[in-house]
Amino acid sequence: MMWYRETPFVLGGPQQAHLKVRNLSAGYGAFLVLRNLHFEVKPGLTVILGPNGAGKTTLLKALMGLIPRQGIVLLDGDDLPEKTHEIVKAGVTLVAEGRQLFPQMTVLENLELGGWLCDKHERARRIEQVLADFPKLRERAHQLAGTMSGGEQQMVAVARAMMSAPRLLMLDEPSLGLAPKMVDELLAIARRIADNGTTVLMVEQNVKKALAVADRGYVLERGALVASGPARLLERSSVVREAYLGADDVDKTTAADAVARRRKSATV
Ligand SMILES: Nc1ncnc2c1ncn2[C@@H]1O[C@H](COP(=O)(O)OP(=O)(O)OP(=O)(O)O)[C@@H](O)[C@H]1O
Repeated sequence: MMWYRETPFVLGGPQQAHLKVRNLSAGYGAFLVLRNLHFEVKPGLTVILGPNGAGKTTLLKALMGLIPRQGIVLLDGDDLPEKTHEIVKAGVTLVAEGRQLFPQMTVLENLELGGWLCDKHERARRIEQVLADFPKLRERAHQLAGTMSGGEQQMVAVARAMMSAPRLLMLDEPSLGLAPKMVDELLAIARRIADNGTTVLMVEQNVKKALAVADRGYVLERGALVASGPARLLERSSVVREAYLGADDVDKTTAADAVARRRKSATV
């Protein structure tokens, strides 16, 4: 059985979010990580690539209101609120790195928490929809989340995020630490979610696989965007080819490998 049902799913909606970002700066206290970023997240699937420490997680945290930000962020033309719960209400949800499930709670209980903003009836309706969209989770509904495999937990984390019926879903390295088959399933799910009407912004280290499912991409290095464009063109661009896709086995190439290689070649 697939993790995600074949027929179109119900959550998400026809109203796809469009995010416009101008002069975004963010960091930790006096340590500025992101400096004056300009980018756009259009309906579909956008991926942000970049090496460890480039600021990818910081970028998602800033958009989610988890750290202060400066600059202009417009969601469908309106200012994105600054407080996290208002950002969720505006239709934006983040699946953080490390999934952050409640391990001592069941799958069902974790899903219920994803619907904290809606009333009991709406929550029950969304649970039904999510379980229809992720049929394998129905079988696991009463399993403690902490007893599931990493890949299964990531599915729960994505399903829980869908409980808020987001218009913009942000995923922070969803494939981290997963077996190749599970990586393929997860990226296919991200693609399906985008196809079904929820805009997706995804940070990924798995460059080749991420570009294969994405519509557009950006490359972030040391807090600055150094390349952008349609995924197909980005894959062929010299920045990405030289930095990220130069290894013998490109499927295994991660941004970390790429930077190590880049540094090595820079010192030769
Ligand atoms: N809570 C924090 N306090 C201070 N500095 C931080 C904090 N979190 C991250 N940083 C720093 O901000 C920079 C960017 O980190 P960030 O986690 O955004 O990078 P990343 O591109 O997501 O990398 P990774 O792929 O390793 O997750 C790094 O130099 C990191 O050390």
